[in-house]
Formats: sequence, C-alpha cells, structure tokens
Amino acid sequence: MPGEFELISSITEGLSVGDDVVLPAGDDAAVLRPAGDIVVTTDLLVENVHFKRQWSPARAIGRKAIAVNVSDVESMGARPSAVVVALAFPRDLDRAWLDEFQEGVRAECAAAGVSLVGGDLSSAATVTVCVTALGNLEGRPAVTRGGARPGDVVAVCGRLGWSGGGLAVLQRGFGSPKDLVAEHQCPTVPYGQGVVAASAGATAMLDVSDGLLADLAHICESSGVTIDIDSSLIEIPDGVARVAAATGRPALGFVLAGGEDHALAATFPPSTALPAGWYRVGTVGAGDGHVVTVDAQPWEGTQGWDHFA
Ligand SMILES: Nc1ncnc2c1ncn2[C@@H]1O[C@H](COP(=O)(O)OP(=O)(O)O)[C@@H](O)[C@H]1O
Ligand SMILES: Cc1ncc(C[n+]2csc(CCOP(=O)(O)OP(=O)(O)O)c2C)c(N)n1
Ligand SMILES: [Mg+2]
Ligand SMILES: [Mg+2]
Ligand SMILES: [Mg+2]
Repeated sequence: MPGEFELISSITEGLSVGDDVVLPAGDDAAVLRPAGDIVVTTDLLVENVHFKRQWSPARAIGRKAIAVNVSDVESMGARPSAVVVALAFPRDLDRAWLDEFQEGVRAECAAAGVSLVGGDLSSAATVTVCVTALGNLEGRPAVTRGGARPGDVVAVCGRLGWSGGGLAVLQRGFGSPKDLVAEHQCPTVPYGQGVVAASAGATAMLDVSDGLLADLAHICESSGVTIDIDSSLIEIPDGVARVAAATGRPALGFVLAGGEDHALAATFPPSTALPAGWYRVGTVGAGDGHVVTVDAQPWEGTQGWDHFA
C-alpha cells in the first residue's frame, strides 16, 4: 500500500464537480455555494455490521456507502449535491480492494449526481466508511416525517424486500437469486424521486433503511397519526417468494421489515395522482402515533432492524 498522501492523490485525481462547488477536495475543507437551503446527513457503514468483505465486492461497498447516504437527502425532497467520504481500513488491505472501492464511490456519485468534495483516511482493524451527504432544497420546503394527515395515501417508490432477501441468501452461504444478492450488496436508490414526490405534494417522506414498518412508525410518531398497510397492495417479488419458501420465513416479512431497501416511502393527500413509479401500500389514519398495522392487525414479527435491540 502506498503512503497516505499518494492514496489521497489517487482518490481525488481528475474528480469533476458540480456547479455548487466553489473549492473542491484538496484544501482543509471544500467550499460550496448552494442556491437554497441545504440538507446534511450522515450514515456509517461498519464491516461485519453493514457489510462483509466476503459477501460484497469492494466496488459494491463503495457504491452502497454513497447510495444509502444520498437516499436520506432524497427523502427530504432535496436535490443531492455533494458528499464527503471518510474511510478507515487495515494497513495490509489489498491496494486493488481500495481501487475498486473508490471506483464504486465514483460510479455511484455519477449515478446520484453528487460531487465528491472531500473525505479522510485512517488505518483501523476493520473497514469503516462514514459518508456525509449534502443536498439543496432549491426553494422548496423540506418534506419531513411530521406532515402526514389522516386520509393521506401511503406510497412507495423503489424495491422492498430484495435486500433483506439477499441478506438471507448470503447468511445461508448461497449466491442466488442473484438479483436479490446484488440489491443487498448495493440498493437501487430511486434517484430524483425525492424531488418528484416533494413537487407532487408529499406531506411526509423518509427512506426505508431499517424496514418499512419500523420506518413508517417514525412518520406515525412525528405526525401524530396511525398507518395501516394493505397487504393486498404489496407485490411479493419472485426472488423473495423463493427465499421465503427456502427459509420457511413469511415472504411478507422480507418486504415489510427486511431493511436496507432504500426505497422512498411518502404520504400524499388522497386527491393526489401518484407520480409515475410510485405505488400505494396503505393509508394514514387518525390516532396518537406509534401504530403501524397490517390489514388492521398488529404485525406479529419484527418491524425492522435495531442496532441495539
Ligand atoms: N450520534 C448522533 N448525534 C446526533 N444526532 C443523531 C445521532 N445519531 C442519529 N442522530 C439523528 O437521529 C435521527 C435518526 O437517525 P437514523 O435512524 O440513523 O436516521 P436514518 O435512518 O434516516 O439514517 C437523524 O436525524 C440523525 O441525524
Ligand atoms: C453483515 C451484515 N449483517 C446484517 C446486515 C443487515 N443490516 C445491517 S444495518 C441494517 C439497517 C440499516 O442500517 P442503519 O445503520 O440503521 O441505517 P440508517 O437507518 O441509520 O440509515 C440492516 C438491515 C448487513 N447489512 N450486513
Ligand atoms: Mg442514520
Ligand atoms: Mg440513513
Ligand atoms: Mg433515513
């Protein structure tokens, strides 16, 4: 492995940046000039908690680190603009692993439309990635978790259950269905749909990281409402049905609580025509927060991921 400054040079060489970047990576800090309110968010990816190097190629881990963070920017109804990437890894890590990780970072930044404007490197016993992502509201109000109203429609854009299904496959030591495994290695974030939903009048929005039920409970709590999921509106992907059959776990559990979907979930007034790519999954009801039901019944299984439960 070359020295730290040589690595940084290779990481930042030839980086292109967007219009809001005044000073790119290379100084003590980058300088941005947003045209409206900015949103900022950060999420960690920790080896053996969020990924395993045996389960995911380096390129997918680099892509995922960007994707899950930009997903939180999208969920505010903002246009993603920039990221900084802090990376710690063992001294004896293969140089090829780092190069492939960095290739994934660049590829996903390009897909998401964000500029890589800085970061940090450190040695550590295992790989840890911390990304901070920024976005621009461009004059629109942020779509928070707190604006859902009784009668609103609950809708989703993106893939539910694929990532959780892929995780179950990997945990059993298998590699297929390949589409599910790929989705676990790096989720497909519906880039651009945060702004689309905000412009269509979404009243509340978030990205599904812990699991649809666990995350919708945040909207219930913040908005002071209840949500009922209508299971007849929920499609079970073929691969998820196969993994459910092989594991003896209910297919609906992967979709409702699998986690790491990084789909967007939002509430819309009942009169709103849902934007293309969005599908209804349930309805907002009156009541005092906390409650997400499925077909008007409490969900018996886990609601989603909790790092400390
Ligand atoms: N260590 C921390 N210090 C301050 N705020 C935090 C910390 N950890 C989480 N939060 C805040 O708590 C909220 C929920 O966090 P989290 O569940 O990680 O959100 P998300 O699932 O959208 O990534 C966010 O607003 C986040 O910024
Ligand atoms: C090795 C491994 N085990 C388990 C998981 C499953 N998993 C880890 S974190 C997580 C939930 C999402 O992560 P979190 O850090 O809570 O993201 P946030 O909600 O803050 O966006 C899930 C489903 C995984 N991805 N990799
Ligand atoms: Mg988080
Ligand atoms: Mg997150
Ligand atoms: Mg989130």
